[in-house]
Amino acid sequence: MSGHPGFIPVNLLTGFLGSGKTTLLRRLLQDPSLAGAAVLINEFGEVGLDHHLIERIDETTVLLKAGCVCCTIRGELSEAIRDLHSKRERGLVPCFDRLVIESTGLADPFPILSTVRADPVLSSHFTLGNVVATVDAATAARQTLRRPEWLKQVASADRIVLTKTDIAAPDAVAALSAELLALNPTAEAVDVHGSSWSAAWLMAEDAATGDPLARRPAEEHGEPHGDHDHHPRAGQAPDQNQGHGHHDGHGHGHGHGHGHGHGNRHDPNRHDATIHAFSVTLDRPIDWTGFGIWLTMLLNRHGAKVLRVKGILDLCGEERPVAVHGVQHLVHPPVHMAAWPAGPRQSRLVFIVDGLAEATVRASLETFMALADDMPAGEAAA
Ligand SMILES: Nc1nc2c(ncn2[C@@H]2O[C@H](COP(=O)(O)OP(=O)(O)OP(=O)(O)O)[C@@H](O)[C@H]2O)c(=O)[nH]1
Repeated sequence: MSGHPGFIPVNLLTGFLGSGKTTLLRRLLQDPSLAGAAVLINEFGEVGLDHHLIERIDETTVLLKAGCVCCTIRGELSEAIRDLHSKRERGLVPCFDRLVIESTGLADPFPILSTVRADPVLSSHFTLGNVVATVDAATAARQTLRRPEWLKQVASADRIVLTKTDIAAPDAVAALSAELLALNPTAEAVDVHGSSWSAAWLMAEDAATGDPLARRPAEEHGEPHGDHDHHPRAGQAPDQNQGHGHHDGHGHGHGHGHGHGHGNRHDPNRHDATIHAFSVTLDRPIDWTGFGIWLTMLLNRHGAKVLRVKGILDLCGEERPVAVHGVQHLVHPPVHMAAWPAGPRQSRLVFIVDGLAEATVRASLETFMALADDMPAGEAAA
């Protein structure tokens, strides 16, 4: 393992909603180079699903409570990392040698990085490792769907992983690659479906790309400067560390449309005035064909407003749960999961919407469910 001796490297896995962070993480965690990694997952929705979707549940996989780690729950981020570390010291969890944080797809990576850097306890034990950003080639190629959070995620990255190149047009992938290079010339971009990268290269072999905090766009430097008591980046001698630490202070100027601030502390899912998350649970098995058509119609009609849908479904005639994902206008093929997670066997769906009323989605789903109830199995879609 590379890294500054005595410090545990922290890798931030960032990337916009639905860009393939959890899919990549699941694959990375199967690699021997990351066998000793602890994982901290933060989700925007009130019901976390990613920790089920990576299908690796143990005491070093921690789900942060609902809310976005870059704004409403930064204190919880420090607390969760401190807690993991304290358990590690006391032998209550395996002696992990790396921490991977998967942030929400809406998170600004810079406050997360500065939290790890500036928190006095964390900075005595942890050091920043590579920041890895997933970029969805099928969606990001559509300029109109870009959001400011996306830009910051790309800017913060040491390594960029282009996902969904298998379903994106090759010329769009080439154009996107060129654009990413222009946006962040120090990061190396790889195709997730290519063979030019490895898990170790992505996370454990430190990129010589300098301090990710120094890549924060100039207008974002709204936080008070820290005490400049910089800690080294993994694999970097202390005197190489040129970046500016920032206190985990308030009044930071994100400038990316966050409506957050002190007044939003009680609304953990708030990120932007128009963006919110909600979840739906369904207690009886559902018909896939009908549900698939309902979801496709919802995304056709409101795709630009439905930033993300993900869920675990209890389908008629299926023993195992099925994971379903929608990303803006795209519905991905459903995938069988290995087993039901702990808790009641029921379908759980999380929606992250922008400017779309929760009541609209709920009413539409209820109508579909009522129709499905009136029809023999398999005909709900007719
Ligand atoms: N075809 C294709 N689908 C992919 C690829 N990577 C991810 N997906 C699919 O994209 C959907 C979303 O993937 P996730 O890994 O859940 O994305 P995420 O970034 O973790 O999503 P959030 O946590 O909501 O931000 C799933 O249906 C994945 O199977 C890829 O390279 N190719």
